[in-house]
Amino acid sequence: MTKATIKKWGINGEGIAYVNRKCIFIPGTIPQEQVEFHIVEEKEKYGMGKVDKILVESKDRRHEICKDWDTCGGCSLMCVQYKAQCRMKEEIVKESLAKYANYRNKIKHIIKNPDPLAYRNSCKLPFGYNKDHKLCTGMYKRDSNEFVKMDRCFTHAKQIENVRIEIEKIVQDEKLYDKKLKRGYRTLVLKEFDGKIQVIFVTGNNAVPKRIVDACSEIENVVSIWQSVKTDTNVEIFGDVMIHLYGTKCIEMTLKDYSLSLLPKSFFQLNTKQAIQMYEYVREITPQSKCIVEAYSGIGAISLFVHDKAKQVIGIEYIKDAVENAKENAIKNKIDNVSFVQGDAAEIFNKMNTKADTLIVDPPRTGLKEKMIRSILHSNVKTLIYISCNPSTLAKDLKDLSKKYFINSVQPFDLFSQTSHVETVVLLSRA
Ligand SMILES: C[S@@+](CC[C@H](N)C(=O)[O-])C[C@H]1O[C@@H](n2cnc3c(N)ncnc32)[C@H](O)[C@@H]1O
Repeated sequence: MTKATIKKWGINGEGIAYVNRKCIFIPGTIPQEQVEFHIVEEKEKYGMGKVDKILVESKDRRHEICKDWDTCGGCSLMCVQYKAQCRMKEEIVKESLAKYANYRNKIKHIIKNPDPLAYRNSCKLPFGYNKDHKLCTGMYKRDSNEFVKMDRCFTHAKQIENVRIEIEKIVQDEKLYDKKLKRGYRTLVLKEFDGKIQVIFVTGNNAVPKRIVDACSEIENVVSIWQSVKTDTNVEIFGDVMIHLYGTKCIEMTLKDYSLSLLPKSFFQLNTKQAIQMYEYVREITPQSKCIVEAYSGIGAISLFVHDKAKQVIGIEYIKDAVENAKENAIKNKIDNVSFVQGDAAEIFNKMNTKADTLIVDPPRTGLKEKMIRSILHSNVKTLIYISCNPSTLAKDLKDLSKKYFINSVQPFDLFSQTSHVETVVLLSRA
């Protein structure tokens, strides 16, 4: 066992200690704490540690909220006071931009989450068996395949938790997915908007019995039920076959002045209130333009928010259902200068890069593809707004973009309270 003082935050919310000048990442620890730990993994340049005892606690530590946070691993900052979580996120963005993009100017203070608990509008939980061999939802222990039943999640919206617990009662005698038989229940996905819930059972080749659909449809606030048949092992949450079982196909949401629809496979930000704040901010910093392209546009929310900032707005998204939603959302909101194209953002933007004077990108965690960066560098885009949920890939992409673009402002948003994730909006101009 080794004793050390935690010096700073790591990018995934672990504390960092230095032993013989080697950086050791120790999850569940906070800067300034003195800890006893042992090494679980040793690499040439760094190590991973497991804390055995906190000898001196940080004043930023808290204990009272979730008893399962350490087992679950979903909320690595649940043990940290909310104010300190926000400071940590600001620090992470600042450090990433300094380290990879050589950007050392001020970043703006993070826009805090008004509801740091009960904010998640969706959940994707594996099914498993509880101690009495009844089907239930839960999680896998951090870094393991061991299933643990979930009693209560403090970050899920209240309606999600209510519906999840009711569904557990209804399906308790059903069978868990069996890889050989390719039958049974795999995952429960719930989405909540405006208090209404969409339920999606991810299963093998078995049907979801009518009595189960009927009972679920009776649960208060459930407006839509789907089944997704998935028998492969890829990382996608849903299989190719989607069966609509009850209620409306889409779930509806109101985002400020807009009404939007969402099919199960379409992406939407998991914190609705903060998404609205972020979209309003993006609108605020978007200049009046001839043509705005929004790459990675999902169901088109940002395109709708900025529609009056340009003659023409074009969204690019590769999920077919999301593009279908985006097109309908534009029609439903009577916005006729916005259109959506289905396909790979890099491929499509490459063909239209001379048209856009403003580009908004909101890529997945992996960041922009090389082809997309090349295409941006060869474009006529004067203003680039980069929305990112991963400070590392953001900073690396900004370094590549710095050949032609300089950073005007960096605004972090807390969309994922209790976790180390942080959303950042960067405004860039062509040099
Ligand atoms: C972080 S989400 C942003 C969605 C949207 N801007 C919003 O705020 O709801 C990223 C989106 O990019 C889409 N996507 C991922 N890779 C893509 C690609 N290569 N080309 C186009 N869209 C892609 C995903 O399906 C997802 O809808």
